[in-house]
Order: sequence, then C-alpha cells, then structure tokens
Amino acid sequence: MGRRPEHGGLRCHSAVFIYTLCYKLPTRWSVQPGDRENTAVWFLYISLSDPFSSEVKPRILLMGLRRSGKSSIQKVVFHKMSPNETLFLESTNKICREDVSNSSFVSFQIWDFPGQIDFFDPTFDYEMIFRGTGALIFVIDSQDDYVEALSRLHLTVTRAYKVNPNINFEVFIHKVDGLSDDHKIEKQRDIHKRANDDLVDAALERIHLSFYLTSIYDHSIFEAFSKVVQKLIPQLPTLENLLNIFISNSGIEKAFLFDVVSKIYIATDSSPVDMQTYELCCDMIDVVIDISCIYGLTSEEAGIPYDKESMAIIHLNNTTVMYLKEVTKFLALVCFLREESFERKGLIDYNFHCFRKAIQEVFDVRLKVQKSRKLLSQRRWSKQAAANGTPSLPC
Ligand SMILES: Nc1nc2c(ncn2[C@@H]2O[C@H](COP(=O)(O)OP(=O)(O)OP(=O)(O)O)[C@@H](O)[C@H]2O)c(=O)[nH]1
Repeated sequence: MGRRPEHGGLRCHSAVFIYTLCYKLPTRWSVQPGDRENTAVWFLYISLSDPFSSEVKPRILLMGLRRSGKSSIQKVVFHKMSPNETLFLESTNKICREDVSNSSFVSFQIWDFPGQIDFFDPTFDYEMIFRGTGALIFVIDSQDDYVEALSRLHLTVTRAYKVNPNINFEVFIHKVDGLSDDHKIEKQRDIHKRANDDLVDAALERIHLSFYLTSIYDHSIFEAFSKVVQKLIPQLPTLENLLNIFISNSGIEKAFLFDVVSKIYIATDSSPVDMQTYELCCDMIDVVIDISCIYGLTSEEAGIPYDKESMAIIHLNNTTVMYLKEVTKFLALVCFLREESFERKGLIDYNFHCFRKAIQEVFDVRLKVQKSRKLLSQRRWSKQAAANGTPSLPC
C-alpha cells in the first residue's frame, strides 16, 4: 500500500475493501446552441430550463484576475485533474457553467468566469448572474502583485452586494504552495486588512469577507471548498447534530460526512477539524475509489455491485482505526476511533444503522418540500397559461 511521506510514516497493516462504488463525474455544460447535439448537455439544458424545476441550485461563482487559478481549482476539485496538468490549461474566454449534483445535499452550479469581466459591458447581465448566486469565490494569486486584484475584488463585491446582499463572499488567497508559513500568514493579514479597509472607506463594512489560504498542490483547496459548500447546505445544523449524537454514543473521536466524488466534506461533528485528519480521510477515499474502480465495477450496464454493507477499515500504527462506511450512493462516513473502542464494532454498526436512517429521513423531508414546490409551480404555470390562452405544458 502506498505510503505518503507527509503522514509521518503511516503504516496501514490491515485493510478490508468490500467497498464498491458507482460514481459519476459532474457533467460539464455550457448553454451554447452548437452544443445541443451533445446529449448530456442537451439533457441538462432541458432540466435547467424546465419551468417546473422545483430545485433552485445554489450558484457558486469563481472570479478573479487572469491566471489566478480559477479553472485549475474547478478541474482539480471536480474533475480529478492532477495539479501538474493544470499547467496546460488554456485561458477561459467565456463563462463556463457546470452542474455538480452528486447527492441530494451537494447540488450546485459552478460558474467559471474569464479573467477580466467588464461590468460596464452592456451584454454582461451581472444583475441576473448575482441574483441567483449563493457564494462568490474571488481568487487572488498570492505569488503575484495583488494590488489590482484587490481593487477588482472591491468592485466585484460591492456590485454583487448591491444586487444580492445574501451572497457569501469567499476570498481564496491562492497558490500559497510557494510561500513559507510566516509569509502565508503575513500575506493573509495584509490582504485581509486592505480588503476590509476598502470596504470601510466605501461605508460597506457590513459586507463580510471570509479568507482561505489555498493551493491545488495540497488538500487546502478541498478544505476551503468544503467550507464554502457547507454554508450553502440548509440542513447543515441537522447533519452536525446527527454526527454529534452518533460519535458520542459510539466512542468515536471524529467523524466526517464526505461527498466521495469531490472529497468535499459536507458536515462533521462539532470538535475542531485538524488538517492532517482531513488529509487522511481524503487519502482513504482515494484508495477506496481507486480499488473500487479497478476491481469493483466491470461495466456500467452490468448493474451496480452495490452493497449496503460496503465499508473499509484501516488500522493505523498509532492504535487508531479509520472506519469508512457508505451512507448513500455518493456520501460516505469516515470515522477515527481508538482500537479499544473499535472492539465494540457491533454497537458502532448499530448506531451507524440509526444514523443512516436519520439521514434518509432528512433526505425524504427535502424531497417532499421539493415535490410540493413543483406542484405549486405547476399550478401557477397552468393558471398563467389558461389566462393567456396558451396550452399548458404536459406534466
Ligand atoms: N503554484 C501554483 N500554481 C497554480 C495553482 N493553481 C493554479 N496554478 C497555475 O496557475 C496557472 C493559471 O491557472 P488557470 O486555472 O488557467 O487560471 P485562470 O484564473 O482560470 O485563468 P483565466 O482562464 O485566464 O482567467 C496555471 O499554470 C496553473 O497551473 C496553485 O495552487 N499553485
């Protein structure tokens, strides 16, 4: 089994892989007339232009100056591109939209913007874009001079806030892999101060900016994205609560609920997250997915060798056990616990069973809400159609 030096000589002396997984990478789409021959794109186009579409997917915008690393972030997090391959990415020259719907909880659109957006260009309808936005990620290249980036950040944030004050503003101080730890902190402090000073000068101090130090060359980008996505999950407090109850009754030290495709953790218990623990979870998911892809699925049509008992166990050499269990098709629970606690595996499994059931109930409530919204919009549509004398759309 591969050993990563940064984990201090981690030794996995026993691993069980009965885990099988079927996962889909997000479908890239961009609503261009020429693209409609592409079935996947066409399908998404239809589903998003569906007037009865009950689900309003939160929109995450990736903005920033040219070459700041926006497309690389999207490719590494959602397309499993290796960081080195991003060196060959071409500059983005139109807005690229992508639908990420791995599970009922992780469901949003990512809009990757070309470097220089001209807010004064009449063809750029920024009001429409910001109105449906949940989070705006502004990427600043920390290895470059960031004076221009800061003024762009200010312009973008103030414009967006005027249109939609509910947007979460997230600033990624990116490419920090080239900086020493001291330098990173210094940069973050400086950028934080200047950005907030600009807002105070404009009497807009009520705008809250969150800052993250990120790099595609380590797990920091996944962690930052996890936090951005978590803010868009309305069920987050419920999920955290369920995790707290689960770990306190099972002798578990830490538990994460992961979206296995993107390695974004959508919830964790309320104890603090330590970066190394998070990295270990990501590595475990990678191993499980790799093994599953190679040995788990033979072909798409052959059905899914998918088992509710699917799981993975790794005993670390420091008397800690990592325990991964499938929660839903796209969600996995990864736990850390002491070997002594793992002796009560029966209890853990029973509690896990209750936890999974509770998660299912949260899903079901969400589905019910979506259904009733859909019904409501269907009725409204029919009423409008009747008033206009146009035939109503089929259900
Ligand atoms: N060192 C380092 N380089 C990075 C990182 N992220 C991206 N890059 C590099 O930055 C360069 C520009 O990346 P892109 O993703 O194309 O930047 P962009 O913001 O999408 O650029 P435009 O499409 O022109 O707006 C590439 O050569 C990437 O390899 C990072 O975390 N660290």
